Amino acid sequence: MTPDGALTATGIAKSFGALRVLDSVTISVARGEIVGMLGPNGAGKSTLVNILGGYETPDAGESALDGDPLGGLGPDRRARLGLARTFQSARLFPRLTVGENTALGALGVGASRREADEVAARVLDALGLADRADVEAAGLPHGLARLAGLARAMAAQPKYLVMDEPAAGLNEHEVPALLAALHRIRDDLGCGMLLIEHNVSLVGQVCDRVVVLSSGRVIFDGPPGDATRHPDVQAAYLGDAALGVAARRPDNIEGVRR
Ligand SMILES: Nc1ncnc2c1ncn2[C@@H]1O[C@H](COP(=O)(O)OP(=O)(O)OP(=O)(O)O)[C@@H](O)[C@H]1O
Repeated sequence: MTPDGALTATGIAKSFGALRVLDSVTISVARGEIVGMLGPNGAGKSTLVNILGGYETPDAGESALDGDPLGGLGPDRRARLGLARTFQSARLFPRLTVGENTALGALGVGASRREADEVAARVLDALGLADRADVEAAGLPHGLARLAGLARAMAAQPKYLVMDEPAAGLNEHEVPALLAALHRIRDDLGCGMLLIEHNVSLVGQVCDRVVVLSSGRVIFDGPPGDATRHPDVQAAYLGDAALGVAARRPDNIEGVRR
């Protein structure tokens, strides 16, 4: 897969009142690349992803998709340009079937009903969910609901997919299915992916590159294997541990100590 474009955020700054949450952050995700975003709690990860998705407006800086500026565009316009977003909860319509929820992803970017049904069938097949197509979303176990949320995002056939903690709440048996699905999506669509993830070992398994944010700044951008050895990353996570935050997220601190 030849990357022929990139999703970029350049010099992004954002404050909430007196709190400076992002301070001149620059990141990029190439087509076909899976980038993980790590960082202690409160580092600014969700805010950056919300800005990329058009859910928040930056105070300064620019985002662009394959060179097209995204400034001023809301989530729907960005989706039509090829930017899909998943959230920590799957946000499925509980009374619609998995197939109908998936088709909504395609309808949302302008597909006809027939096209949307065709795309949904292909996507569900690719993610191993074809046998659930007629099941009401309300009846899905958590892991399958997450996969169905990914299916809906994939049905929009995005150029870039931005995900907020896709593995949150999954058990050890569900995580491999998610990893396989992410690789499948990348291989099928050739899309770039940016995923916020606290689980360092999962980032190492799925990501080509990792960006670490701390206190609203990029403190590392490089191969996953090097991130946890970087002194700035170790210092950021130890500061987090000192506040007692990492204790709730054992993968954080295990990862940096390895
Ligand atoms: N809408 C808002 N209004 C005020 N403060 C906010 C708002 N959104 C986020 N913040 C604050 O901005 C800081 C960064 O939050 P953000 O959610 O981006 O961090 P994060 O790295 O995603 O953290 P976590 O890993 O805990 O989800 C936090 O101190 C948070 O309380």
